[in-house]
Amino acid sequence: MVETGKVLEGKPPHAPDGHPSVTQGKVGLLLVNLGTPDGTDYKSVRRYLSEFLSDPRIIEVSPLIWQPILQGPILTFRPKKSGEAYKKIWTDEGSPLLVYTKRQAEMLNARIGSERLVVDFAMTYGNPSIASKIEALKAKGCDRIAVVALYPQYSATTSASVYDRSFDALKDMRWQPAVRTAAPFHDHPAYIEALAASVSEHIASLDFEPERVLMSYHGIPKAYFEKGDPYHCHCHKTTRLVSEKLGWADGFAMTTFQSRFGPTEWLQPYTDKTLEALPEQGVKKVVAVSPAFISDCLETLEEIAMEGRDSFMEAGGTHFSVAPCLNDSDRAIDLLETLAARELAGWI
Ligand SMILES: C=CC1=C(C)c2cc3[nH]c(cc4nc(cc5[nH]c(cc1n2)c(C)c5CCC(=O)O)C(CCC(=O)O)=C4C)c(C)c3C=C
Ligand SMILES: [Fe+2]
Ligand SMILES: [Fe+2]
Repeated sequence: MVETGKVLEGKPPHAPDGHPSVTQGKVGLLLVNLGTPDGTDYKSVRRYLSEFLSDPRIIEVSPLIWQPILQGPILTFRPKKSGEAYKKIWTDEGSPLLVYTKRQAEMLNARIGSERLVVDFAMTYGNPSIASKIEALKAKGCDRIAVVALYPQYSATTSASVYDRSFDALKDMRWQPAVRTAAPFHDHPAYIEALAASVSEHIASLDFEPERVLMSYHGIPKAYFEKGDPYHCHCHKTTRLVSEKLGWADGFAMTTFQSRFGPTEWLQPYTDKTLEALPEQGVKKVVAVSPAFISDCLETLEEIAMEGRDSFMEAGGTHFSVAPCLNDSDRAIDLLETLAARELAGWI
């Protein structure tokens, strides 16, 4: 029989004097996305990039070799360039990635939260950190916590870094909560359904018929794929399932990879090179979709919707539109509710 649990707050009944006050019996659901700088200024971006790019899951080079390069040329020049890019997408409420992730957690909590279940969010890098939110959930009485990385496709660079940091946070705790990690959802019917519906709705709203849909995923170094990271296959499966769902002809949707970093080869074909080449091949009307991102962020709003558009139009494209991510739509919250049910099974 499934244990239902009981919320207990304060001194347990029949406990001897001096027994510490305890709060227990609740379940936490922690939604985690990548993270973003606290501001667009040089210092904030530098602090964020330093934490992000020091993660051995992101850069698989010995720190003895990598740290001098990172702390030297990269963190001298990149924060200014990235800060300028962040300025173009920043909102009154802050970074879009943070704003949407916070709203997703609040909306999901309003829908499924209860005296027993608390939904919250954290960021892998920057604020609010995973450790601070695991501590906060524990303090609220959550002795079981399901951590859900908000990446549909699994990659060691992203999903594993979320779970590494979650387990790191437990190291200093005397009374650890039970912690669960979540399976990827690149092929989950609820995700495919939500993505397909949002893309087809976007296409129907346009005043042109796209000749191709570019499914542009964040890239990873090719070497990580060769060492066994399943991300590439997960991306291709998402594209195939969405194409099948929408009855698209073979080749109408293309899988490409964006956001290269550093001099090594990354997964191909590259989004930027593809956008530059398509007009010459006679493809002048394109819709871009970002299936690796649940929420709009720097990579969708600046790299694709601004930089990508400019290079496509300069190369001879005539029509270009970007489908928004699921963000804080009802579809996003429906999807999160389905994923929460899957990950909390047996606990709630
Ligand atoms: C080696 C470097 C990087 C790897 C590997 C990588 C993988 C990866 N990243 C995302 C999602 C996001 N990345 C974002 C920004 C971003 N990514 C890198 C580098 C790597 N990412 C950098 C240096 C940056 C910062 C911006 C910049 O300086 O260009 C973001 C946006 C964050 C925001 O604040 O909006 C997201 C989201 C995935 C899914 C992924 C591998 C699958
Ligand atoms: Fe990235
Ligand atoms: Fe980028």
